[in-house]
Amino acid sequence: MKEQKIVIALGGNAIQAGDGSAQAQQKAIEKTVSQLVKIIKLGYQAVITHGNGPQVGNILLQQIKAHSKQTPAMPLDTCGAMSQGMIGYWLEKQMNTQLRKEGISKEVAAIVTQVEVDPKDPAFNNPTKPIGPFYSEEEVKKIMEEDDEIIFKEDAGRGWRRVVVSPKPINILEYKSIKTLIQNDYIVIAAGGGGIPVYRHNDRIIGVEGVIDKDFASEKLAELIDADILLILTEVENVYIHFNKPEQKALKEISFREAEKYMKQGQFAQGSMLPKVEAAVNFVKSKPGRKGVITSLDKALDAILGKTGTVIKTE
Ligand SMILES: Nc1ncnc2c1ncn2[C@@H]1O[C@H](COP(=O)(O)OP(=O)(O)O)[C@@H](O)[C@H]1O
Ligand SMILES: NC(=O)OP(=O)(O)O
Repeated sequence: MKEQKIVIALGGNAIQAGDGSAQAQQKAIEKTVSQLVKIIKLGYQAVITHGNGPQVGNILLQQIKAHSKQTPAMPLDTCGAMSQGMIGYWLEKQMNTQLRKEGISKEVAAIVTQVEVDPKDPAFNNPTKPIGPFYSEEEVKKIMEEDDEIIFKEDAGRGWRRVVVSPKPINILEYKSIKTLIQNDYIVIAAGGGGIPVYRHNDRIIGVEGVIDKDFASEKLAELIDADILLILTEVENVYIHFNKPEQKALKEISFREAEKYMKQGQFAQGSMLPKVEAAVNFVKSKPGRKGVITSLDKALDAILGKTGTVIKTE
């Protein structure tokens, strides 16, 4: 039987941990990779994508703080590329170690990925994507007094974070290279941090100072490489309706139409669960037989085996 292709999108808790040091994040990645290897052992061809919100925000801050004539600050698109390189390196290192331990001889490659956006996307007028650390309201006021171009928003009761524009992905420039690597049995790490946003102007490709939502970019990539499954790993085992209310109910196996009905009812929070469900629905709608699965990192294998998680299907 032909190997099934799976795009696995890693959420914040798969990488960001503890004090955010390289050591703490790599420890989290070690655990994450042990879950990924279990799926690869089942015989899936895996493409790994990941978020970068905390990391790209921190890299940007480091640029601003260290800015001088000798050490000029890099813009956000370049910070996005740095975050892809950093997380891609950590994932490659762990993958290589753990695959060898399991006697799997597959090669791993992380691809610096540019994702095309529409320069007329209305998202350019409204920054929504939270990046970097959390601040108190007082800290935010102080920062804004010094630089009124930086925008902050309150993030789901957890504190204030800088927000940047987040246009929708329309194409992935490296998807043919990614396909070629998959055909040659590579495990590919791509579209990290939603990919580096770029747009075309005449014959040029121009970087955009924004951060694409990794769930939408993962969906676009899954479509372009003709994947069978889009697996979105986050903190919760299931998607719920009436989330955090006494009548909360876990969604198990549902059709994309049912998911769309709940989306319309406003059951999923914007900026957290809604993009995941939307990405899964769009993937399932793009071709009959495709499956979108949303679950927690530690339940990834069980969800693939049909034992848990929220599975969105055609019917
Ligand atoms: N209806 C819902 N069902 C499940 N989780 C929800 C729902 N609405 C909001 N959430 C929240 O969304 C979070 C996942 O989003 P987020 O933390 O942004 O994802 P990521 O893992 O990509 O960083 C969950 O941990 C949960 O707290
Ligand atoms: N780029 C992106 O969506 O990152 P997070 O998942 O970390 O927010």
